[in-house]
Amino acid sequence: MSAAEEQMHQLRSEATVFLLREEWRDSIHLYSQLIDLCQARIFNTHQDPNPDPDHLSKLNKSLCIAFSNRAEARSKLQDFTRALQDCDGALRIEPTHFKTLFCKGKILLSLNRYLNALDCFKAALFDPQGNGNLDIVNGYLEKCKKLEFQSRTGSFDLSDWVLNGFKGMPPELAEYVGPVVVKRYLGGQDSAENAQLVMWKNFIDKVKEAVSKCRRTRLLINMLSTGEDEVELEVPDMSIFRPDIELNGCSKDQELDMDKILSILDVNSLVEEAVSAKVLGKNSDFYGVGLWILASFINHSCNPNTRRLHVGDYAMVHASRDVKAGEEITFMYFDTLSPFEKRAEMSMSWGFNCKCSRCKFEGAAVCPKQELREIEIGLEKGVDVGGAVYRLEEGMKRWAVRGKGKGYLRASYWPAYAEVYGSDRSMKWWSRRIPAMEAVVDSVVEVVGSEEGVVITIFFYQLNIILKKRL
Ligand SMILES: C[S@@+](CC[C@H](N)C(=O)[O-])C[C@H]1O[C@@H](n2cnc3c(N)ncnc32)[C@H](O)[C@@H]1O
Repeated sequence: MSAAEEQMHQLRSEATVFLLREEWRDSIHLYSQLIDLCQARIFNTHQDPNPDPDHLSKLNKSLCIAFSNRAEARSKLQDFTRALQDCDGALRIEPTHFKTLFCKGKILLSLNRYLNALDCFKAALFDPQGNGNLDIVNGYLEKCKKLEFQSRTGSFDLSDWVLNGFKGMPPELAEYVGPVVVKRYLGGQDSAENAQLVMWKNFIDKVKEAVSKCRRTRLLINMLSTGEDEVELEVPDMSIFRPDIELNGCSKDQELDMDKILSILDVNSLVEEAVSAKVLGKNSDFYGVGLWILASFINHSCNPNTRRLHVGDYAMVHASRDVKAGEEITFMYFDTLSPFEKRAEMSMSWGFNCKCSRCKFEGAAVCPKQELREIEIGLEKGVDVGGAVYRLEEGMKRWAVRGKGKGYLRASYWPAYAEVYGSDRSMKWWSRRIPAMEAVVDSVVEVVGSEEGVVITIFFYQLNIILKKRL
């Protein structure tokens, strides 16, 4: 081996080691030396009146690989312009060089040059080396086609991701420059959303009709809150809701304007959700909206004492825990088995800032927010729920949380408790360190009443015990 060949061999192996170690800068440095050397030797060979074709071909092959590898290293450092120049250097020598075409395709894709990338991936498939990588190249080809279509038409369909609750990675989108048409997608599950809009419109029309036809309805609806200046509103006498009571003497006998009706419906309409429908044995897709005037006077509380159940056209409000004489009747507008911050968000989306006793307690400085937040973050990240429950229980001892306060916090983190009590594995490890389920359930029920989320956990817990005894 000549000295020049020796040097090339040395450079090639060292550069490859750097490339494999992903030490991009060092590998670029050595490949640059190798490229210079190759080019000088090719130049010299061309000066030879009788060049050795084998020798020339070997040199060209080395040069092509060196360009290709330097392109890869440069692309990793996002130096796309020079990486593309290297790709072109390699492809001038070997126009179907698989590795280079693949690398160039990926660079062009990163630069949103979908059609050019598509050409590279298509050409790469013709190289015999591409055979072992067919699936990967085809994957890129499909991606390019999809993105190219989006970039040309501006047509983005996010429905799968949205309907999946924004879970997982967001879909990859193309760069689109141009006007767009936003259309409602009718079909699949989206038609359910459309059906809800139609349902809401029908509902408004019905209320309008009822208000225009019936003076009594008009008077009663007029008493409802629009969400503003509530302190000014009078608390009506219960007797006015009795169907047999004449409302002649009422002073608010005025026409309602549509804007006010819409505000009232916005604040007071109740949605008949799957929970109540399931209780009635209907299928879980059932969904309805309505205005129940008397129930509309009931405020929300995260420490509610009643539950709402829909039976046909009726909304039944029944006690979900003991109610003291004179205690305000409340039910929940949203899920109360969630942490304070989450509930604050839900309350804000309802257009108010919840002032219930539980929110006041949890919003006060008694429980260090940072520590609770850490527990929440841990739970979101999937830490051992038993550990999170244990941390909360120990925290409550340190913060001197007693009585109802314990129920408030346990209700806020109930899903974690439910998971521990529902798992034999967790209970084996944690049962001696956390309170017994019965005590926790009692304190939570005292706060949120017989809430489905709690009842279901108790049911399965008891069922598990019965089944174990039988085995
Ligand atoms: C369906 S109305 C309830 C009855 C209303 N408070 C009234 O006097 O007619 C809903 C409105 O009551 C108020 N509200 C209900 N629960 C609340 C709570 N926990 N904290 C603060 N405001 C509440 C909000 O203004 C909300 O928009």
